[in-house]
Amino acid sequence: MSETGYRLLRDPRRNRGTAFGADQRRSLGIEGLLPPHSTTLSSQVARIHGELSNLHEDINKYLLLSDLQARNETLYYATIMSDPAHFMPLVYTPTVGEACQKFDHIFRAARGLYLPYSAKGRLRELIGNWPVDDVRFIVVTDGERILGLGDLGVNGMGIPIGKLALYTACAGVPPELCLPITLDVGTNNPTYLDDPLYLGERHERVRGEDYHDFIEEFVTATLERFPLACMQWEDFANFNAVPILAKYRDRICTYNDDIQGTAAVALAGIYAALHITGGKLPEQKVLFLGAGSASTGIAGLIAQAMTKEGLSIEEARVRNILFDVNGLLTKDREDLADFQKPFAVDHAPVETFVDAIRAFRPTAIVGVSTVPKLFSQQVIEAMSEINERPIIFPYSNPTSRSECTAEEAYRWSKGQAVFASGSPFDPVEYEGRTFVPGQGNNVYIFPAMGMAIYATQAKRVTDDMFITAARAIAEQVDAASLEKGLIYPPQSDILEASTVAAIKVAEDIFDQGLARLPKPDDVARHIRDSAYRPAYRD
Ligand SMILES: O=C([O-])CC(=O)C(=O)O
Ligand SMILES: [Mg+2]
Repeated sequence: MSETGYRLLRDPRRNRGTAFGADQRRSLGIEGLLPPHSTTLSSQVARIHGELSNLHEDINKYLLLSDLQARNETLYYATIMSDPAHFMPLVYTPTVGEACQKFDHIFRAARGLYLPYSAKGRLRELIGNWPVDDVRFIVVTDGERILGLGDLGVNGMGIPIGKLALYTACAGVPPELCLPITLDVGTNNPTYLDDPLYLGERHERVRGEDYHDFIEEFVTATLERFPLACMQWEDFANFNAVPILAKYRDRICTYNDDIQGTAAVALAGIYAALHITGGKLPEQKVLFLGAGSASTGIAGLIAQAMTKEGLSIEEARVRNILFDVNGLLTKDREDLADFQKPFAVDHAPVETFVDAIRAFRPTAIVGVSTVPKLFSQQVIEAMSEINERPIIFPYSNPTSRSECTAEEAYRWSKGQAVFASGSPFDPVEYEGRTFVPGQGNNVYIFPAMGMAIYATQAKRVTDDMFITAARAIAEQVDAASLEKGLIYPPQSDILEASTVAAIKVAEDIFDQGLARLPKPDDVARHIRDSAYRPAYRD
């Protein structure tokens, strides 16, 4: 077969489909390979909207978009960015959760890197197979705690793919610099081990020293090939997520989105909620349901932010307390993991979450338990007795794991709750008012963080950067949104909200000497000029 422009049509980065003009078709040798009429990017976007409107199941919309991403990347991003509020739930939570659960049954095409444990000792070789030399952003999972869905093994790959799509769509990190990776260290999910269609290695999860040696080989080999890359850890089990972050955070450019991104989005939610409740940050008391790494991450960051407003760290810590299946995290409990111990308090044992609310009198409750329905009517009513405007954040994902629905929170609090959830809920009508629930999801943080890191070539990622991002997001919530109960910027504006946050974080990175690039005169201009835009380029 002689070489023609045909291959262009099979390269998602360069393909324009029917938007190749007549002259281009002639000069590139693709004349005759497409129907003759040339279209524009905007009419291609309209065609995709039309096709999607004929599909009724979200998972089928997900698949259509995923096929589009594999065919024409520009059109994929132009489509998502044409209406982010509509498309985010399709390429991200909740639909991505279902896509992961079915990943092996609906598998389409290669995307990203799979590094199996059986390749231990040869990871450098596998990483060498990635076709792009300049990688700046890596999202990596080992699939053990996918959203609130648990151990999905290699099927978890949908998450790094979906997160990276949002780094681009919500903040402009160039997609060609991004790399999704799944470390396949086995799975303890018996359904997958027995399923002939499962695509991962069939053994139990590797643990202990063998596991951490594998992570070390992965980090070393990856940074050897991609020295400017930031490594973002996603959806690892707590007992691995916490030590991995501790081990690498001062050594390389890295962060954990579930711990630090979620913490920052919660802090942003609290900052914005105070505009409604009228309180001050150091006066808040936050009770967490769940004591995993998301929980300790949020509690730790709020405490740190409180110290910036005058409290000592000890004073701040006891204003952020945790409750899990075994009750309140108290100092006399013997079942606590090392990462939980700093959050244990001196307190008599408390059995139920409602009792904990009565004893501790929190201004806010945050659900990070992955167990639906735990913010019961009793819980919401107890919060409403104590607070005129109780702050209620059921943050577990996807929607099926949310601790309560938006409708329940507004109804049980008689319209007084200041509400945000991890996965999206539709607006709620209550007694003639319309409430717009915010999505307290780390999507308000990680794309901005990624853009700031990429545009500064940051050497490290610090907690202060997350506090800066949280402030920047909260500052952008306007009075009209607060009026409707919305405490995050509207999702339709997420690109601008993330860009503003990225500018603030980038300023921090430059000023703290953490950038590998010299500080430009106009940081805002630099961020905006570095951002990807979905357009066909010559
Ligand atoms: O992916 C999301 O929607 C948020 C997140 O990181 C998680 O729940 O693990
Ligand atoms: Mg996650």
